[in-house]
Amino acid sequence: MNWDEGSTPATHPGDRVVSGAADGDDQAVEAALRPKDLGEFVGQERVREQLDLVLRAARGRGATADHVLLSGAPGLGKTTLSMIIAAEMGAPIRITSGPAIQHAGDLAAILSSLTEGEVLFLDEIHRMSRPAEEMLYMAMEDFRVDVVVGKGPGATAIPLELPPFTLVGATTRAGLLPPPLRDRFGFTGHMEFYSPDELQRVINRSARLLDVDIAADGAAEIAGRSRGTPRIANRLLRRVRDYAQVKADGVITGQVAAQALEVYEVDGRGLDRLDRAVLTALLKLFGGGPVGLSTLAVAVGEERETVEEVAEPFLVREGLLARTPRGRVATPAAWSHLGMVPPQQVTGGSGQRGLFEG
Ligand SMILES: Nc1ncnc2c1ncn2[C@@H]1O[C@H](COP(=O)(O)OP(=O)(O)OP(=O)(O)O)[C@@H](O)[C@H]1O
Repeated sequence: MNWDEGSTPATHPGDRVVSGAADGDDQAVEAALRPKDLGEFVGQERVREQLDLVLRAARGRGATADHVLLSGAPGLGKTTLSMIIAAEMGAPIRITSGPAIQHAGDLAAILSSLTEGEVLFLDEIHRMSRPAEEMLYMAMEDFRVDVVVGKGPGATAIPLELPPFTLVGATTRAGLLPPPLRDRFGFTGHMEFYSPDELQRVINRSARLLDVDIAADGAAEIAGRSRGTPRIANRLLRRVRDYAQVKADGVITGQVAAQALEVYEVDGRGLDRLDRAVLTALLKLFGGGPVGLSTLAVAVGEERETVEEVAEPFLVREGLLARTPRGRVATPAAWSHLGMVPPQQVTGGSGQRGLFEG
């Protein structure tokens, strides 16, 4: 995630119960809920199957596994999978992230302290500095780095041999990686959003581990509102558990889950207050659009970036909003989701359309 870059949105995604990004509360519980091996890891069949082959083959040869690149939205299980890779290889794991490596020296220090076969998990690999990235090329390919000592004309590069290691890189956007870096990964797994059935399995598994009593319709209700993301599913489960404990008899039924998530303003499709505010403004104030992003942002009292980066991706993915060259447009599904009827289309003239572009 790159929320610490550029302007700070008024609504920080970490504040939202439906954000894919981890908050402090998540981190404490997530360790306990992480699947420990590939068998326990729900969904992502293709990535799991391919990775299983890569790891088995490496184990069979007694070799270190190839470097692995995992791409996908926050909260889909990239960190979890990297830990599973280490566990399946019987290797230790070192965890760091692109933003933490600003100088090539930072990376050299980490690489030179790796032990043979160790897994290095580099989260947000697309945010590494350029010099560090270039050092990584050589480390990945030749298990060697050149450490530069001194400055100016007297500087000398001292080659340093590294033990074979497995780099697991994670990125939310594989397209942002320079091709020379992408090409050095032996295996690339693209993590998809989870189906409601898969999320239901994640929720049931977490409920068991947290000792929470949950009915099948309770798990289904939470799954349907979890935006295809296990981290959100686990977070909603915890919020619903609180509600069930305080307002009901502790058992999460479909009805209890629906009531609880209404309190947290997460609707039946997983939209929260911000998502609905954007859609409502688009429909009520601008007749469904097209309307410019800046105008829409002012109408909901949020920063442009917040609307564009926090609310819109999910609305677009859900087929509720379209980004067009003329501005943002609501789809028929948006009208029906908010229980509203679109105005009569104006035919034969410019009508209302385009009035609000900005
Ligand atoms: N396939 C899965 N099966 C069961 N639980 C999962 C699965 N994927 C993720 N989870 C749960 O979701 C939580 C978030 O997963 P994880 O931290 O691995 O996501 P991530 O993709 O690395 O996110 P980020 O990019 O924000 O670091 C974990 O606690 C884990 O328990």
